[in-house]
Amino acid sequence: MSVNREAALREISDIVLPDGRTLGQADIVRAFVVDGDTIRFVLEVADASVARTLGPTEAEARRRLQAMAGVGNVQIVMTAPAGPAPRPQGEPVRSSGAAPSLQIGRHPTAQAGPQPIPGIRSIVAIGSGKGGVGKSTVTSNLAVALARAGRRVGLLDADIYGPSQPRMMGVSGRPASPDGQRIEPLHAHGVTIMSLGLMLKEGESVVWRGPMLMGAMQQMLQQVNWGELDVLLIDLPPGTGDVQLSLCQKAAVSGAVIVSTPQDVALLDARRAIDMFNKLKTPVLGLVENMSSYVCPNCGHEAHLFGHGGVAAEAERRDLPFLGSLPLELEVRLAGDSGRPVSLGEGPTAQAYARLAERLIRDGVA
Ligand SMILES: Nc1ncnc2c1ncn2[C@@H]1O[C@H](COP(=O)(O)OP(=O)(O)OP(=O)(O)O)[C@@H](O)[C@H]1O
Repeated sequence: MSVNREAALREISDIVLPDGRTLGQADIVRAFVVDGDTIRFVLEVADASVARTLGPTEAEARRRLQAMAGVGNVQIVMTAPAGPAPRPQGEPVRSSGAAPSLQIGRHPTAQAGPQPIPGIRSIVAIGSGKGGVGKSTVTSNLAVALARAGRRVGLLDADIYGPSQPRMMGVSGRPASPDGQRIEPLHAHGVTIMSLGLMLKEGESVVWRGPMLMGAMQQMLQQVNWGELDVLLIDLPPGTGDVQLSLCQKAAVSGAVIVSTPQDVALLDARRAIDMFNKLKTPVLGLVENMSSYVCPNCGHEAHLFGHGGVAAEAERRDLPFLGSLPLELEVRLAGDSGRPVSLGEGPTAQAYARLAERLIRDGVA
């Protein structure tokens, strides 16, 4: 029997905090998720000193939830809003090609809350409800378009189940870690790049769940020498799983961009992704429609293979910004496969990406 989320929330809402209020009154429980026999949530507090006083509250919540029928595991993370960004640590260093001695995918270390990453002004997650809608393609092209617009851009490929950024951005080789502590990112087309895929051994399949995944995300965010960036784009795995949760708990994410194709089924999944970010209290910056129309390279006829305008209509329904449509074009796939994103060129698709980049810059998130 699966655990009822509302019943579980009720179970802890009258726990009394050191300041005399109950958990329910203080309204500090965030991202409360029941996943099989596991319950995960975040306790959001004003700062690290308050977090330290909440040890008994956390222990009592854990005790009560574990006493409920059907609950096996309770994961509680305390977070405090990130303070002002610390001073930048200087320019990123190029990879020397030496093999890192780091072990990726360790258990997470204790952390008070979403940590600022030194030198990174803004973090934008790129998500989708389902796979194959072009999320990774949009992320790589947007990264290049932002770099062409003069922004200092990082790209973290967190799509652990199918990391494709190394191929799309044309980078390979294991990133170096000369001191075994810090990881040197790679660089291409003006973008600083790191992919979990680059840290895995050839042919290694990933079966991380929960804590190991959280540890790996923490390492990618905090142990990579990102240098000074205006924006770090994060290519998420499709769907609504542990990586999304870890990211929003570990890093101060400015917002999420959702990529969808216009078909109804894709839109259904996109809605789930929007709901998940809402639950995680991560602002949804807007929706992008990929594979919006097809322009025949021979006759110039424009066809709407998957329908058209569905994503814009959905954005309007949800009162979210519609950030733009991107055409289905053979060149986009060929460019992605060759490691030179199409937004490096001058054609209509490159212009569409330049507009998307301008929009994010204008909105102050890139
Ligand atoms: N606008 C487009 N025109 C033509 N091909 C495209 C376009 N967008 C994406 N593709 C192609 O579709 C395929 C899937 O794209 P991509 O890998 O970016 O999707 P994804 O949503 O990141 O999928 P997953 O999360 O499953 O990896 C790729 O071969 C890519 O080149």
